[in-house]
Amino acid sequence: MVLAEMVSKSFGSNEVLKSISLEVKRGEVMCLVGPSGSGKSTFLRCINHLEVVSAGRLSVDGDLVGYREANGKLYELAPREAARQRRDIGMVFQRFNLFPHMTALANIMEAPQRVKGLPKAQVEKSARELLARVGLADRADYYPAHLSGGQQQRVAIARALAMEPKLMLFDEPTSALDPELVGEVLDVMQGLAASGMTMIVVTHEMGFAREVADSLVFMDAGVVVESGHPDAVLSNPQHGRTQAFLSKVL
Ligand SMILES: Nc1ncnc2c1ncn2[C@@H]1O[C@H](COP(=O)(O)OP(=O)(O)OP(=O)(O)O)[C@@H](O)[C@H]1O
Repeated sequence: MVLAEMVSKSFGSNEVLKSISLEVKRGEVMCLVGPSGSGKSTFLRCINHLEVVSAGRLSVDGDLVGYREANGKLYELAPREAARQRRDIGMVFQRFNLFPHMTALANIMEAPQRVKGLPKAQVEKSARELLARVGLADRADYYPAHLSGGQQQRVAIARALAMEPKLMLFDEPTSALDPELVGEVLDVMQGLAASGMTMIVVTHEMGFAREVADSLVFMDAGVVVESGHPDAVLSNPQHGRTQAFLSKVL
């Protein structure tokens, strides 16, 4: 589903991703961990067409991200095509980024109505089902300011799901939450994984990685230092840099 082959990304002379190669198969969950500044968000942003890779090949479900190929050459994707591909990818951020002037229900309905132009009644029915799925059926008419951080993040997940994505990206989805609210968001994510969603999750929640992820990738300074099954990486890290990082978060 997501295939990165020798992907690099530079901002000016700062090479933030250095020849990243990895694969996430359909229905798999990959957790991406590493110190601040190691390039995790940049990698997600490349997948989600928010940045264009500087070198290498990145593809989602067979479509090259950032480029198209013709006559053996690569051409940058037209914005329209990039936008079309982006619709299949849901992204959840650390800060929930809900529209503050809209209710939970309206937040979820906004994109399907605006982008897909579906009839309101149909969109509302699906949005209410999604609210129920994230355990917030009774909060449809609440504005974000009247929801807890955990509830706002669950609405943000429902909002991303409303576009029926093939892939979900999570960038530290629980880092801004009070500790007692982390579990409710991780539970929703675990349910999503169990439903077969392909997910890449940047997180420091190693319990979630161990329980839910199919693979764990440790990145440092733009390089994949170590990757493998979460149990193996967490129980028996092979590299000093991984050991040093894990000793701080475990
Ligand atoms: N648009 C940009 N322009 C210039 N430099 C950038 C840009 N975006 C990211 N960087 C740099 O890329 C490096 C990696 O940042 P990135 O946010 O990807 O790391 P991260 O591992 O997600 O860190 P964190 O856990 O703190 O979010 C940092 O040095 C950052 O300053």
